[in-house]
Amino acid sequence: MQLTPLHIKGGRALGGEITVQHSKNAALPVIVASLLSREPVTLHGIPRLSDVYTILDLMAHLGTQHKWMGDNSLELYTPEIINTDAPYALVSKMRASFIVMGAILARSGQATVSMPGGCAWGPRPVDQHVKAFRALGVTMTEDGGNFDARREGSLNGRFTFELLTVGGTHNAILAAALGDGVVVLENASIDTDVVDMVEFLNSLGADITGAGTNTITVRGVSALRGGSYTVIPDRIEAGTFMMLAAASRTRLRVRNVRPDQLRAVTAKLQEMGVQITEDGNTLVVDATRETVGAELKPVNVTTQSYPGFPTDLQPQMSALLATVPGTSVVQDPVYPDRLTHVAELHRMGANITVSGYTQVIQGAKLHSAPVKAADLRAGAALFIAALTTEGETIIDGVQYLNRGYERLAERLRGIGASVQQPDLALAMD
Ligand SMILES: CC(=O)N[C@H]1[C@@H](OP(=O)(O)OP(=O)(O)OC[C@H]2O[C@@H](n3ccc(=O)[nH]c3=O)[C@H](O)[C@@H]2O)O[C@H](CO)[C@@H](O)[C@@H]1O
Ligand SMILES: C=C(OP(=O)(O)O)C(=O)O
Repeated sequence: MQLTPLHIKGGRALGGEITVQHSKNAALPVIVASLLSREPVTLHGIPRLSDVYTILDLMAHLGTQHKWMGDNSLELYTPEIINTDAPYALVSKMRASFIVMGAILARSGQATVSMPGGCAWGPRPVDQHVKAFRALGVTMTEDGGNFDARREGSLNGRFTFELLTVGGTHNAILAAALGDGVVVLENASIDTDVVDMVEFLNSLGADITGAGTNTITVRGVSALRGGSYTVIPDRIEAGTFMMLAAASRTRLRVRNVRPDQLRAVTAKLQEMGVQITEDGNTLVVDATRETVGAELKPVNVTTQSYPGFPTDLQPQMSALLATVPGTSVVQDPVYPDRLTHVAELHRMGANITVSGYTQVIQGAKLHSAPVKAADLRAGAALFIAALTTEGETIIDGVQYLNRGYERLAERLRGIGASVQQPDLALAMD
């Protein structure tokens, strides 16, 4: 969908409080995991995002009926899987949808899912998902851009991931959760989004232990019951707003956060001189000149899987550091090509030199310019940068922001920003 660009007038004093949505990247696997139950499931804390609508379209094809119960609660009911395929038109919109393979396989014994392909910043391989399935007894074939997965009986055995993969861990857990086998996953992701999906599945009667450690054991059960579950707050959105506070040298109360899930981000901002205090599930982020002094300090940042500094906050951190005097170095080995924000930040006066996955950033005063987001977090980097400038920045590519930030324009206006974009109200259903 082509949306009208976002118009941001920077330079206004921001402040006050902003409430973080619940997590996109935890909600999507929890929604998919509901496929494992034949009974109704009610989920709370589901952000109204285009990615959520995309996964619901895909699940409607598979046989899920859904009903919104108020703004952020969703009832899902999949009495039968009516199709066992996930076609390209739906999977290509969102790579995260590849994890439906595990869920369809668990319920139906066979699944055909289109290969997810690349994205704006480069390849997003699924070789570990495929290796895990094969090691656990699934027959995998590849034909015409599709993967076909078939199992005789239940998944069984042990698989050691060659690298930490969030989606690969989700997929293998989903595939093994029903039946009478026992699956042990080693070098599994300890990401918050894996833990959230496992807690949800266990609340429906699954038998999964070790989530949050590198060894996860999944004992199949014959069926899952219905139930209700609330998804965790969005740590990536929280981090985005923390970086916005720092870049605009303001004080923000960022509400609905899990401070324990943001330690790497908090530590890096504190190293820059930002004062961060915890108040229950609120973080008070103070980067005002009275508190911090004239300038923030440059830092070096390297992304890692959780609990390290997240790749999903790398573009936003780069935008922040582009405003901080001195030399900072940002490296993203998790997604070495995740650099679509750089050329756009150059248009706003940023001084960033790229070599491989390393950005060397010399702080500068940014100015407004017409820019274009080519992916979600690049869009976030651009709105952070725009809010630090004096003029009006027009950001195109708003459909990417709609993937990850609910009612963004309205919430930014709530902290004093001048943001115009009717399409970001997301009046979808
Ligand atoms: C919807 C969702 O939750 N997306 C998040 C999820 O994506 P996603 O689950 O796709 O990311 P992974 O954790 O799988 O990827 C981590 C690394 O492993 C590599 N890899 C992954 C799978 C595989 O089979 N082979 C392989 O080589 C990837 O290229 C990447 O370098 O985690 C990423 C890393 O935290 C985040 O940036 C995404 O926002
Ligand atoms: C990259 C992201 O999502 P996805 O994995 O769905 O592309 C993200 O949330 O920043």
